[in-house]
Amino acid sequence: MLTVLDQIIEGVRADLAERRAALPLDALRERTADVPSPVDALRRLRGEGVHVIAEVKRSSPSKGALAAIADPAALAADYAAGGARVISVLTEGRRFGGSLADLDAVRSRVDVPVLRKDFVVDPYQVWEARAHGADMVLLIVAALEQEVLVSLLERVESLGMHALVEVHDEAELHRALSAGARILGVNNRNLKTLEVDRSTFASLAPLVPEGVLRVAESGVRGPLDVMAFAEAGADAVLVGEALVTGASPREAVAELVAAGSHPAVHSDHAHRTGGRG
Ligand SMILES: O=C(O)c1ccccc1NCC(=O)[C@H](O)[C@H](O)COP(=O)(O)O
Repeated sequence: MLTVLDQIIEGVRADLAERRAALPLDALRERTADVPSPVDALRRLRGEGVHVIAEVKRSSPSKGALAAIADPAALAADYAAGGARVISVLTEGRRFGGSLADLDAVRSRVDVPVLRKDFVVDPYQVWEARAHGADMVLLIVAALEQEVLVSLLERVESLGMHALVEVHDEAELHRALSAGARILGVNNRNLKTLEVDRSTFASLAPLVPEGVLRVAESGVRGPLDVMAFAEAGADAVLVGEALVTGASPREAVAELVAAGSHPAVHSDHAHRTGGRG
């Protein structure tokens, strides 16, 4: 039986084939020549406290429709004004209602690093991310054979971008580290069952070596969750639903940023991370 992740990837591959037929790889690669160089997202995610990666997310397999988001650029600008360090843009269309046009719109409005959040299974999608101005690309270990993960990570970095390499269990964590991940995302959501277990991050964070950034993804409801993930060793949190469903995305981000820079987080974080900032 196909898992939710398998079903998503089936659709991604079909849509990818259509885009590649319309724009062959050689033509796509030429377009990257006119795109400004990436911002160093890794450097922006280091430093004191816990940073916020704010996501443009219209819908999802687990919750269905979340928010219309008629103007993703305006939402991203609100996120950045609230203190988000990175903007994550879901570009998968069938289940998340995203698109590369969303990535273009966000890129045109904000100066902070932009993450292409999709189900990347082919180098063509990495070239797409660069051609549309992304600074970071998500690589989901559960969706990739090891040699493909290694190859895609090399391609992301060869184009000057950084990869958020996402895991959900210890075996995937070791695969990510073996591939050379420098920004490690632990998704508290099981992408195959859609269950969210917020203890997932705390169980895996101690296994991440010094020098590799730790991102807690999914399940952040508010400031208390940010402080809990900070206590568990997070350098950043990635948040979608709680921000797009709130009355004021800018204020919601600012609340999470404040929690991540709380003095208790500051001192404890610096102590635990050996001032990795
Ligand atoms: O969000 C889902 O339902 C989902 C289902 C299957 C694969 C991926 C999915 N989400 C992608 C994400 O990882 C989240 O959008 C991101 O971590 C933010 O999570 P949240 O703050 O819980 O919206």
